[in-house]
Amino acid sequence: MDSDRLSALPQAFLHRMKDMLGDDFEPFLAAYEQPRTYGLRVNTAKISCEEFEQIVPFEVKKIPWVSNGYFYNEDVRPSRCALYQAGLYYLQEPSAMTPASRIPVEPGEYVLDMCAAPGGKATAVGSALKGEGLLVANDISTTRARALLRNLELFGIPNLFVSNEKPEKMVKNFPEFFHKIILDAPCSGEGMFRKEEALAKDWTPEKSEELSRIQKQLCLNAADMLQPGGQMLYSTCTFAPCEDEQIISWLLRERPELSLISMEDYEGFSTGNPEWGDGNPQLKKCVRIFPHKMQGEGHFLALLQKEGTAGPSAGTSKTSRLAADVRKYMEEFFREIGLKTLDGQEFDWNRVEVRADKVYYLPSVSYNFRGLTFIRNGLYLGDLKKNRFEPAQPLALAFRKNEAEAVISLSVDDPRLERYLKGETLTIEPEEAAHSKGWHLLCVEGYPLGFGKLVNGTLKNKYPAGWRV
Ligand SMILES: C[S@@+](CC[C@H](N)C(=O)[O-])C[C@H]1O[C@@H](n2cnc3c(N)ncnc32)[C@H](O)[C@@H]1O
Repeated sequence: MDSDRLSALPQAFLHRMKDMLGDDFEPFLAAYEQPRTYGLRVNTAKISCEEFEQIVPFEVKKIPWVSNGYFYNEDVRPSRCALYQAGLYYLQEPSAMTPASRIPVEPGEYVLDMCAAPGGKATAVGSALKGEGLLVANDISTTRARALLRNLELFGIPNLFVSNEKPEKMVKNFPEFFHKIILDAPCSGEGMFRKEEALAKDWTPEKSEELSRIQKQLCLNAADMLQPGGQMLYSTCTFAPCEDEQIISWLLRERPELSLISMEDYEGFSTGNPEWGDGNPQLKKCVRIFPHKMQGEGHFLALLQKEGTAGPSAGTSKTSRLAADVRKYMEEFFREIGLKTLDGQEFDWNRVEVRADKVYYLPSVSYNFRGLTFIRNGLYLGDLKKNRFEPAQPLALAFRKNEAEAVISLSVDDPRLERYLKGETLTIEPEEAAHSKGWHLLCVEGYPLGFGKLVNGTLKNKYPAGWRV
């Protein structure tokens, strides 16, 4: 047995787990002998799993309980692969993929991820929206919210509002607004002790109690922002009942219009335990993930539905008229790049908004964000410079395969990709480029990575400094 790992586990935690698990305690401990697993989740808004399997240059194996999840080996560095920089997958511990995979999100819905950074669940539900409806992704930490925005941009999610707010403040702006809400709560992280030993060192039972007070407040906020008929998914990566079943049983008492509903099952899942809550038999519909029962770290999930049926949707957003010269500069650029569609849809000029010479593409939905601190409203398209439009990196990543005509596509093993991602200029043969000069989208296997400008067989690199690897 890995005695280092075991000795890092707090005694009070082990005693409580022994009480909880009984005969299962020994197999649970034995799981600490096993190495952790590594996973990636395919961005199905950009690429199908079948095509991903054909082009991925390292070994992957399907995760049996997440339709677009794959295991990869510890010695692979998937973040160094250009497919990652094209936003084709997100690196995520396999169990952590489960919550977003168990809340059904349809294109056009309004979805909130309340504690979203760095984006493990928000990228998944944002991708499921397929550019329609609205994703509000929030995190209370400013630095973490910035990392969240970066991941959502990498995934090419255009219909987003990224805020940096206390959820209790958001309730006033979004009363009973969302069809789906993810509340992946801050928790004591007991389920991650195998993955991150530092978490075990900081653990105390008192912290769990304190977190449970925060979790209850967050649950009430989520319930009050949920539409009648809407669904919310509560998840933690801890085993502590006071952060899991006890939160849900408390919420069911506080908000009787909510009830637990079943999730798509998997043979490795365990049910929630009513005795760890208030005895409510509904708690069996919760899911627990234990590392000795399946190949992942510890998690808890509860899917709840609010009674009633949804009202009419909020309607479409109205923007101010776009200045004629701005439209002209943008059209010039779109003509040069050969824009066909953006994220699967016709480009809609009514959604373009200019703020301080920055151009954004707003979600098509209207919503009230007055008074909220936010770091992004819509897709950042580019900047207005003197008499021209300069495209931004998130625009490049919002293009799907074949949506622009002026492309240079290199194969995943082409060494020029690494040089492009470092900001270097590239030599391009005439037959590799769509046009002899001008703006091009540089792609890996057809999937956009970023912009460049072709001049006499040299691609001037427009991959922004802040994105380089
Ligand atoms: C478990 S992590 C979220 C992980 C994220 N859902 C993912 O899958 O990548 C919890 C997050 O909650 C944020 N947080 C903590 N307290 C919060 C609060 N009161 N309101 C909103 N976010 C909060 C933390 O900054 C942290 O990013």
